[in-house]
Amino acid sequence: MSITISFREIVKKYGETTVIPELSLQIGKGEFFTLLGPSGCGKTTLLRMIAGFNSIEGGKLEFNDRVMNQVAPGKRNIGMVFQNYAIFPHLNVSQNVEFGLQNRKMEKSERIRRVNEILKVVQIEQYRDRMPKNLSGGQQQRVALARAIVIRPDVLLMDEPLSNLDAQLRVDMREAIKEVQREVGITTVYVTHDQEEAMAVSDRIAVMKSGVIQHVGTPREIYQRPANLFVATFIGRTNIMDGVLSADEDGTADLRIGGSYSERIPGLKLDEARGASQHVKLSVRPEEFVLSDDGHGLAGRIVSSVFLGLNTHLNVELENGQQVEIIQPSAGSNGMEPGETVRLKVVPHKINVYDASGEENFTRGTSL
Ligand SMILES: Nc1ncnc2c1ncn2[C@@H]1O[C@H](COP(=O)(O)OP(=O)(O)OP(=O)(O)O)[C@@H](O)[C@H]1O
Repeated sequence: MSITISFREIVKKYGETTVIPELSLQIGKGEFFTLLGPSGCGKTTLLRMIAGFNSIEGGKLEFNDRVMNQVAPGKRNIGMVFQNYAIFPHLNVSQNVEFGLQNRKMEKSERIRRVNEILKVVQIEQYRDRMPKNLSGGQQQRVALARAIVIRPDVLLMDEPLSNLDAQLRVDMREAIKEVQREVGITTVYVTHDQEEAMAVSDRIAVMKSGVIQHVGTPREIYQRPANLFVATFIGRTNIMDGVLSADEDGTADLRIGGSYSERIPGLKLDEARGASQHVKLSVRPEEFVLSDDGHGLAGRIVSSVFLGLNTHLNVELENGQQVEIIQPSAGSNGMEPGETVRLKVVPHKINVYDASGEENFTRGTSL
């Protein structure tokens, strides 16, 4: 059975140091939910709280409506997969997978049925009699995954499960993990510091910094409307620029970038408090610039141009000396050579506009 997980004003302290201050979060039934953030932000700490390996110093952790704070790890019905596969070297593949069922007083025939079923799901049936030392890293990780889900856990926890694998295998395995999770439908909490991996596998992602959740959303929401500048720069590549925001006669936001270029931001209305012109920070993704041919836009000079097949990556120096990174479809950027001057525009509805501190996204909620 799949469950919801709720953190209600959860606090984690190590001695006098608070590493998670009053965090609230709901993870839905059957959801693939990822905790993402830089090293030391508290991802593993939260995961260990779900598993019951960490004490909780304040607030409540609930599985459905049941408070779990004091429930022993062995009584939580959790499956876990970690970075070091932790499979038994002296047991073959099917024995490894069966191991978790042996403590569960289950008939041998039922155990074999379940093991066979799971080996099929993770696609390692053909290796059932092999010893772990004769398996590749990816195959070993499939065994670990099979062992975690064969017990039919309520929750599947994974902490950087792919970080020991080489780059291509990571990509293959993340697809496999996503498929298996979809098939078995277990509420899954996944920890990684790799934003691309998080985007590839997750239904929703929580981006964390210093024990505080910065943004919870789908991969698309987090990429397209990051809650603050930290999230904008942590997820994907972006250019941070200065701008001045003011209101038109009808209250629509007018954004000035550089001396003579401005755009109206559709859907962004400024109330009186915000209407006076103010300095803002902008996040513009490399693919959100448009090379303009009408003589308007930000003036710049191409510093470098790298043809990468489908796309061409340009570095352009603006008049104020800032260099911005631009990605254009190669088909439209023939002849863009270093030294050439260009005019750049931004796509007004795609740009993200933040207050000067970078904490508040004025464009959040406007349509894309
Ligand atoms: N047993 C402990 N005693 C004291 N402080 C700890 C302990 N475990 C973790 N911390 C601190 O808690 C904070 C969060 O650590 P945590 O391991 O959860 O981070 P993380 O986001 O998982 O990092 P990483 O990606 O490096 O694994 C860090 O500042 C860490 O130093």
